Amino acid sequence: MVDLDGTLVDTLGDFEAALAAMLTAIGRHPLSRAQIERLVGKGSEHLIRSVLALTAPAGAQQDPAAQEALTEQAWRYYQAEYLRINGQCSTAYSGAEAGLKALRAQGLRLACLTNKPIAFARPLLAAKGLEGYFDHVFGGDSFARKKPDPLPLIETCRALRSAPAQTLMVGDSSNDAAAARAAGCPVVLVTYGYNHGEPIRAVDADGFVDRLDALALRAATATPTQ
Ligand SMILES: O=C(O)COP(=O)(O)O
Ligand SMILES: [Mg+2]
Repeated sequence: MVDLDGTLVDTLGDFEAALAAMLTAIGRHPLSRAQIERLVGKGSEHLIRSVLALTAPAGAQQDPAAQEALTEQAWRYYQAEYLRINGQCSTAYSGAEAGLKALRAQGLRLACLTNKPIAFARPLLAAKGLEGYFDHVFGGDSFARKKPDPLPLIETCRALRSAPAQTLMVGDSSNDAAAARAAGCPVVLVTYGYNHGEPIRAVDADGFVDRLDALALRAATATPTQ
């Protein structure tokens, strides 16, 4: 199971562009990439709510109904813009496609499991030429709950016909690692992604790789344990 944002594709540029368009449309200032990086990985609803809270005018008090209406409006602007620019300001990480290719060549079944809405995830994978490596693609709205809940991983294992203890999660954040631990899956983290502004090597994981093709190499040379 391979995460998408921060693991396969560096999508910060897409987030930055779509959020800037949305914020401008509602009369607020855009955020920097560094600010956005801390907020990515917990799905679009979390992102929009966090961005609205961060950019709220100082001292502004809004009643809950007005706040919900603004969130709804912001989501519509953001969704339209994200779908329009999806993939244009993002790049697959070096070693990502080679890693997927090598894992497939080893006969492994692969699923992409992201918190990104499925309507954003599929076109992005297609635009980067990565869709064909996956038996399944699941988004943050494919199941009732998102990572760090274990449910999406358990359901993905079921789709892959693979026991959780035999199914590796590859991600870039504590969100992925917590979901994997809770689901009983081993987890390897890439060191180059987004981890909510925290150092990645401090996260409880079974291993770390600097490139996805390094993971494939390790899988190929690993000796079975008793
Ligand atoms: O939060 C998102 O939109 C995507 O996050 P993920 O691909 O790292 O799960
Ligand atoms: Mg990620």
